[in-house]
Amino acid sequence: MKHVKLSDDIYYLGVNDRRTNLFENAWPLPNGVAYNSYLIVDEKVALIDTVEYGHMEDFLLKIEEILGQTPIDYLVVNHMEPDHSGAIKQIVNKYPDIEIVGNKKTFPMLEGFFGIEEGKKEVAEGDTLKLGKHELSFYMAPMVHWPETMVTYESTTKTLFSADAFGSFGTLDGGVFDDELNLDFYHDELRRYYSNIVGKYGNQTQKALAKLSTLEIKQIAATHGPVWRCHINYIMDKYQKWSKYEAEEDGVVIVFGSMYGNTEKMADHIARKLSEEGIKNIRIYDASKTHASYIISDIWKYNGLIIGSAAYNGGIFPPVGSLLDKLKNMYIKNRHLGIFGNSSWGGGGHRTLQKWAEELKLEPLGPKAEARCAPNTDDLALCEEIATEVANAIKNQN
Ligand SMILES: Cc1cc2nc3c(=O)[nH]c(=O)nc-3n(C[C@H](O)[C@H](O)[C@H](O)COP(=O)(O)O)c2cc1C
Repeated sequence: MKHVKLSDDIYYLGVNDRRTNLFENAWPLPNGVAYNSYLIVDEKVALIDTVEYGHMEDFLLKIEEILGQTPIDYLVVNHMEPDHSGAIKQIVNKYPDIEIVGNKKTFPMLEGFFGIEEGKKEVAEGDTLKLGKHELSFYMAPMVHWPETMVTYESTTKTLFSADAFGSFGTLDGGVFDDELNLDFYHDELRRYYSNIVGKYGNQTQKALAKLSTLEIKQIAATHGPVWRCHINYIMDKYQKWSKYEAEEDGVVIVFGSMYGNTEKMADHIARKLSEEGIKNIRIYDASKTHASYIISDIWKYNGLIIGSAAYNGGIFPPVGSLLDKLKNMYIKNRHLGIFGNSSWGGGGHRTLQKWAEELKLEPLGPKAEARCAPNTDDLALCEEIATEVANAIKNQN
């Protein structure tokens, strides 16, 4: 097996997972995912994070191929989520003298998940650890993506081991570095990863980015996806934008929830009017059909959002309700919003949408459009007004 290196002494130790269907048992993985770990071989040997439990055998074998009988001195735990901490126990069993480097929030989780209480080396903001010619320093990045998350900077090669930050869904099929891969494949998966996994923590991501801006970074080695060395500005810019809830492009995501097609008709009507108004990026999603992670990723991409739902048992159609809950949990903002609904008696869909928008301090544009049963010409005219107002808001923004 060839070993991939980030520098003379830093090895890439990632594994590809093409088998798991759902990341965190929640997010589809049609393109798989990579769990990345790294090994620094110096006077002292340091392992940065591990991999998911199911891939441990391969992982341990790779380490043995590189180190032979040389022990590992330090295991740096940037993030305790089990897709990265899954092999800690086996590493500790194999290298009993290893010191586990973490911060004060790491160790209760280490004990909680694995019952490990010994061999801890606690570090705090800015602390350093000399390995020989390589020196590591540690920076806390709470909630990017768990409270104990930290990042580790290696000063000789100026490599940032960034935990989940800058990570992506998608396996690494041959290429490992950004310049070895066709990044077109990763654009959407990077955004889908950020928006769904880290998206709720925009403020905390902003704080972490401010901290990182003081470091000279030549490589970013995340725990998922490509290692960044040629497109660092690209990925930093994306993270700046996404964590500020700024859209990437003009465009409108229309999401609808419909049992019998009447609400869908309203969605199509809105889309046509948007197109007549000159909006080119229009994506219509049926909330019952497309997994929310793809819809959310596109909501992060475009600056217009129009949501419509049929009424259902006094409330909103459940697949739309589930999406609204997720977006609320992520504090979605900075979108030109339109809402519409459909009902046959006391309503519920439109009402829920209105309340949701109020709670998020998003102001729906245009008139109230809530059809009774099949939308009539008046209902469709109201839908057109919503489309025009959203389109104008987008055009006026530029
Ligand atoms: C299970 C079920 C529950 C419903 N609950 C309500 C309701 O609480 N209030 C209401 O006004 N209409 C309710 N409706 C009616 C639909 O919202 C209404 O017929 C609407 O036009 C359906 O739009 P669609 O064709 O897009 O599915 C319900 C329909 C179904 C099938």
